[in-house]
Amino acid sequence: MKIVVLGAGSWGTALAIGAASNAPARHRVTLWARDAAQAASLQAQRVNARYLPGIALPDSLGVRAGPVGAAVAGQDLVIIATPMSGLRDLLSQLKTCATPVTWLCKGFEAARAQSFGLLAHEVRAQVAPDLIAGALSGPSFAMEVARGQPTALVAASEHASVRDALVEAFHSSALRVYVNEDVTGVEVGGAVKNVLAIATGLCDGLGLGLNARAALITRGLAEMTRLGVALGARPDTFMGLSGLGDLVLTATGDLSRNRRVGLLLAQGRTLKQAVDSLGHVAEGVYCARTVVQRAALLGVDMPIAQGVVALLDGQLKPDAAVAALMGREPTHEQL
Ligand SMILES: NC(=O)c1ccc[n+]([C@@H]2O[C@H](COP(=O)([O-])OP(=O)(O)OC[C@H]3O[C@@H](n4cnc5c(N)ncnc54)[C@H](O)[C@@H]3O)[C@@H](O)[C@H]2O)c1
Ligand SMILES: O=P(O)(O)OC[C@H](O)CO
Repeated sequence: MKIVVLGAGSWGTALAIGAASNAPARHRVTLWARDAAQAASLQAQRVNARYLPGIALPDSLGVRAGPVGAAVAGQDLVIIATPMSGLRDLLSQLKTCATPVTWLCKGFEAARAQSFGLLAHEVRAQVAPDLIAGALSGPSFAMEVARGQPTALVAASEHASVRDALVEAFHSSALRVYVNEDVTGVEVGGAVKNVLAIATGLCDGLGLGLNARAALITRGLAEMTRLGVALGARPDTFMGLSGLGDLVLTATGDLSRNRRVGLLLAQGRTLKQAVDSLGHVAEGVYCARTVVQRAALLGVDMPIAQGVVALLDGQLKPDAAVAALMGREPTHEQL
């Protein structure tokens, strides 16, 4: 296959490396960067020093910049590898594209005038309704994928052609790709786990213990499921890779940028200090408020996500947020 990956951050670069080098397929892959200087540096050094240090780009991996239209021409699959903040712009440039398109971003878009924050497929419905598209998600740290360590992903789309293209593109000796038609469920899992990982990072940074972390993950899964079902998702999706799987990975794995934000806040850093020190996107910081707003509009209770928002907004200190969660009325465990 001919595959173009739009966005040369850590995840786009890792997946481009995987598709170009994993047996058996070894596809013809091009990594597109919006910045011509970054593309030139990738080409010259054959390593993405800022986003994926120490990992060589395979010789067969092409690198380019320039107009998006030229980059996607003649390709069999287009992968959008930007954060949520870049999705709308790229989708609008791709709206007449006949090739299957897939986004990797996990979050809700920031609220815009006259619209609350949207999931990726909702953005697509607004700006590129005719696109044949879907999402690729699941528990996957870029560095592990770039090193060829075994990873399982979920290809989610209502279009069989997109699901099939993603399996053909990425299913390999190192990547196992499952398919799912529940795009809403897969996207809600990928977005909400980032918010919950901030909470578990904070919990661990404060030394609250393993019992507390297990409770946060389990009750966080309940919150995620409630919101997803209210948005039309299937409940069983949240027991899969893009739900429970990605929540466990991100909430407990120190490679997670979202978890690191929580750990840094627990050390007394400000949110700005925490975000600046990452140098990479931590989507949970940007979508936590939207998660809570959309839950409120639907009458869905999300106390952990609300606590994260109160912390990020500086309305609560960590100990007060913990006290607020522990002080809630006793309730039934059912979702
Ligand atoms: N890194 C991971 O392990 C990982 C794994 C799975 C999913 N994701 C998700 O993938 C998305 C991208 O994450 P990342 O880790 O690659 O981020 P990153 O911070 O490492 O890199 C983001 C890249 O996108 C580029 N970019 C930003 N806005 C753009 C725009 N408008 N047009 C073109 N390029 C733009 C940046 O220049 C940068 O190269 C996020 O939503 C993240 O949640 C990341
Ligand atoms: O580093 P994070 O927190 O953005 O998480 C990366 C991936 O989404 C894990 O699946």
